[in-house]
Amino acid sequence: MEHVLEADGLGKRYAGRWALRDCTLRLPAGRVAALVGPNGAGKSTLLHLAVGLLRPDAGQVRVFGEHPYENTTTLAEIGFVAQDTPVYRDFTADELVRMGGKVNRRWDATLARTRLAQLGIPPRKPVGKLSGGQRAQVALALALAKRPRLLLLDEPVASLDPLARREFLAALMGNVAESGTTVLLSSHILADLERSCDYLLVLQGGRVRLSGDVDDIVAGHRQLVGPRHLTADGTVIRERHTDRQSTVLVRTDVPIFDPAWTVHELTLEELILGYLGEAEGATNHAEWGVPA
Ligand SMILES: Nc1ncnc2c1ncn2[C@@H]1O[C@H](COP(=O)(O)OP(=O)(O)OP(=O)(O)O)[C@@H](O)[C@H]1O
Repeated sequence: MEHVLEADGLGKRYAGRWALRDCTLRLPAGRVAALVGPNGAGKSTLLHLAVGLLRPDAGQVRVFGEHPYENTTTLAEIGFVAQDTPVYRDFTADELVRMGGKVNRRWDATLARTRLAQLGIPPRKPVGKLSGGQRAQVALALALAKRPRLLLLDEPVASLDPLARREFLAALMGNVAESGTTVLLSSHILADLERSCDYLLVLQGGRVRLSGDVDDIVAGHRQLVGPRHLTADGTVIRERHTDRQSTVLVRTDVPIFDPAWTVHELTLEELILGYLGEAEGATNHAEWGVPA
């Protein structure tokens, strides 16, 4: 299987603190992968390492088999939309489309223009004067026009209204199905991901918590509800107890036969929340000078 993005023991530190740590993962070609995790989990850091804007402090990352840091050959194959969609604010969308043609080999100006026209984006208004959502749409259109083999999107839908979000993801899926581009997309909007992504990477506290094919992950987890203190088969991810009852999220490859458990399938959203709810968030009472 061809892997577009590979990381082995990848780590990045800021001012002595690990933002990403021991990160080992493989992203297969042609997948639309969701990158999920709480605020500060290391998602943007991973994306910046993959696009070559940051140099690893530990381990390595490879994109199309190459080290991406300051590597213009790799960069030519990657479309990247950063979290704050920093398109040049004084230029109009039309100027940005024309500029893109001068610096990109496979530039598809027609694709960008058609998409921006469909969305009613004004061609001759400086993009700094567009709404945040419109700017995000311009940034995506420019990233797609590059015809990248890997598209990295850092919270692309955060500033979009619900309809625009659905349209954005549908357009992305359509484009990807046609072009075979591999996508890694970070988002906090979990309900969207189930519809649009077939691969999942969950980061927590700078480490990979879960990764793999969405269907396999969903099929490999169950929520069990039963009498308190009953032992569940499989790896327990999260458990909650009342006086009489236990609710347990388990990872298991085998069916649960014990009739004492009521077995529920989980949506991807429930499953991710189960993982992320399992660990307490990092606290820093000492730094704030307040008691824990
Ligand atoms: N330039 C920087 N200098 C110092 N620390 C940083 C810098 N960028 C990120 N960090 C820290 O690294 C950690 C990971 O940040 P990162 O932006 O990668 O997380 P994230 O998962 O993208 O978060 P969010 O969902 O809030 O965008 C955080 O603790 C953050 O404070």
